[in-house]
Amino acid sequence: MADVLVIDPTRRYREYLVPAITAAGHACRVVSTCEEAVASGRRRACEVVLLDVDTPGPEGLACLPELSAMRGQPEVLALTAQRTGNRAEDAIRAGAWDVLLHPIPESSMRQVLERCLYHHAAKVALIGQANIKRGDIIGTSLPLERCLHSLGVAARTDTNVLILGETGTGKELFARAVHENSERAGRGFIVVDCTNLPSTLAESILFGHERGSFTGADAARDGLFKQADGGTIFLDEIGDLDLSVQKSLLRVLQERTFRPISARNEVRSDFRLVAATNCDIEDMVRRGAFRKDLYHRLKTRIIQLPPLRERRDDIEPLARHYVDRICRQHRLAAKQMSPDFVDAVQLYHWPGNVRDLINALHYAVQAAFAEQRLYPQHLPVEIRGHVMRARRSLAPAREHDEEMHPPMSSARAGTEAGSAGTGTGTGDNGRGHATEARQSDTFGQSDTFGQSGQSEYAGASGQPGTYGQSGAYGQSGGLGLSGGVARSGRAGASGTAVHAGAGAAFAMSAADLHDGARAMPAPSSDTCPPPVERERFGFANEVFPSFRSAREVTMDRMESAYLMELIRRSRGEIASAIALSGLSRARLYELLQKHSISLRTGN
Ligand SMILES: Nc1ncnc2c1ncn2[C@@H]1O[C@H](COP(=O)(O)OP(=O)(O)OP(=O)(O)O)[C@@H](O)[C@H]1O
Repeated sequence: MADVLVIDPTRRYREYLVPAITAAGHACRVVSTCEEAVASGRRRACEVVLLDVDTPGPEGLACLPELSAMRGQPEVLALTAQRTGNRAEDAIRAGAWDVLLHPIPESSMRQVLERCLYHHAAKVALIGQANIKRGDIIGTSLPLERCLHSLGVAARTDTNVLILGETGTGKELFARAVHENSERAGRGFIVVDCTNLPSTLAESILFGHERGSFTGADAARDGLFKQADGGTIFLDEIGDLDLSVQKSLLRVLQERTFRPISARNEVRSDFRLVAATNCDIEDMVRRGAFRKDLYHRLKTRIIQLPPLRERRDDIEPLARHYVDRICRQHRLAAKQMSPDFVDAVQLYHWPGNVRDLINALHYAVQAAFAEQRLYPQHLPVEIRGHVMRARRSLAPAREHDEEMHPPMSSARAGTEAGSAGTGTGTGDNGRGHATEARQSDTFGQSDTFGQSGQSEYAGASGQPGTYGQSGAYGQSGGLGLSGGVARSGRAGASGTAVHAGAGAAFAMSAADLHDGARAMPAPSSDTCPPPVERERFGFANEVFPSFRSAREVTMDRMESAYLMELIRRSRGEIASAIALSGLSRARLYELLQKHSISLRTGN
C-alpha cells in the first residue's frame, strides 16, 4: 500500500480519483492548495502526488519542484484537461514523472500508479540519500536538495553525467562529488578544461601519442583518457570542444577504446565521463555547433544547477562559511555578519553566482579589516547600487515595516534628508555618521563610499586586493555628507584632493543609484570634467575596475535601459515585447525579474 496525495484546487478530480486510488489498495489524502500539501507531507510522507497543473498561479505547475522535494521525495503525476498547448510538456520539464489526461479511465490510473510506485521504490533504494558525501557543497535550499538527489542517483550508476549551469554555480564541485560518491572514489579524478585545449594538440592530450609522432614528441605519452582508467574524467566546458574532437570523443564513449596518435594498437580505458558546460547546449546542437549524437550520449543523466538567485536560502550559509574561511586564510579574528549585510547579499542577483559571492566576501572582509562586523557598506559599490535598486522596488513593504519599528537613527535621518537635496554637504560629523549609518538599516547612502580608496573588487574572477588602505573609513566618514548630495550632484566631492578622489569613486555608484538608466555623470572636479565615456563606464573612479567587473556593470545598465525602453515601446504587452526584442517569454521574464522591472510600469 502506498500513500497518495491529491491536490485538487477546483474539486473536479477528487470525485472519481479517490475511489480509483483506494480501490487500487492505496491510502489517499486530498488537499486544495500546495501549501496544505506541503504541510500534510510534513506530517506524513507520501510516495505519489497527483497535481492539477491547469490551475494558474502558485497552486499549479509552479509548486511542482517544492512538492517533489518533500519528505520521501514523492513522484509527481500531473493532471491536465488541456489536449492542446504545451501543458503536458511543461509539466514533464518541471519534473513531473508522467502526465494524466482528464478524464482518466480507472484502468489507466491503476497502471500508471503501479509503474510510478515501482520506479519510486527503485529510486529510494538506489539513493540511500543520507549517505551522500557532500564534500564542500553548502546549502539546504529545495533546488539544491534536488540537485543532490540527482547527484545521489548519478553516483550510484556508471552512466555519463552532464552538469549544466551558469558560471560559478558549482559544476566542478558537483562533478567531484559524483566521483567521490561513486565506486570509483579511490581512483583518479582527471579534470580537463576544454576551453584551454589547443585544437591542434587536443587529440594528443586526450588520447596520447607515440614517440616521434609529431615535432617535439620526444617520448610516448599516455593521454588523459588513459590516465582516467578506473576513475573519472571530467570534461569542463565541453561546449568549447572542437567539432573534430567531438567526433573522436563520440567514438571513445561508444567503444571505450581509442588509438593514440601514430600508435598501431588501440588502447582500452575503463573511465567514467562527467561533463559540464554553461552554454545553452541544446541551442548549440540546433545551430550545428555541438554534435547531436554526442549530446544524446552525454545527456543520459543531467544535473541542472540553478543560479544562486534562484536559491536565495543558500546565500546566508554560503556567506557564513566563506567569511569564516577568508578570515582564517588571512589570520583575522572571525567576523560576524550584521542582519542588514545578510539582507543585502540575499537581495543581490549574483550574475557570477557562488564565485561572485566569494569574491565580494573577500572584498568585504578586507574592507572591514579592523571591524568585527560586516555591514552592507563593506560590499563593493556596484553591488550596493544594485541592492539599493532592488530595495527600492520592495519599498512599500519595507516602509510599512518601518512604521512598526522604533524611529530611525539620527544618521539615517540626516542622510535621507541629504538624499532629498537638503544635505549641508559638510564633513564635520563624517566619521560619526558613517559608523551610525552602518549600524542602521540604511543602504547605498554614500557616507561610506570612501571605501573606494581600498582594494579593488575582483569581479567574478579575480583575487582579492590588498589591505593597505582600509583606513579609508576616515574619509568615508567625511564623505558621509556626500550622501546628502547623492542626487543633487557634486558639492561634497569638491573639497580636498582626497574627497575629490572619493567623490569620483562615487560617480560610478551615483550612476548605479540613479533611477534606471538615467546615469548622471558626476565630475570629480569642476575645472576638469572627465570625458563622458569615462564617467559612464565608471573608468573615472579612483578604483579602476577589473575588465570583468566593468563589463558586468555596463552590461547590466544596458540591459536595464533596454528593458525599460522595450516595455515603453510595447506598452507593457508581453506579446509585443517578445516580438520586438526577439527574446523568449521565459528569458524576458527572467530579465525583468533580474532588474526588478515591472511589465506594467516599466520601472
Ligand atoms: N554549493 C556550493 N557550496 C560551496 N561552495 C560552492 C558551491 N557552489 C560553488 N561553490 C564555490 O564557488 C566557486 C565556483 O565553483 P565551481 O568552479 O565549481 O563553479 P563552475 O560552475 O564549475 O564554474 P565555471 O562554469 O566558471 O567553471 C568554487 O570556489 C566553489 O568551491
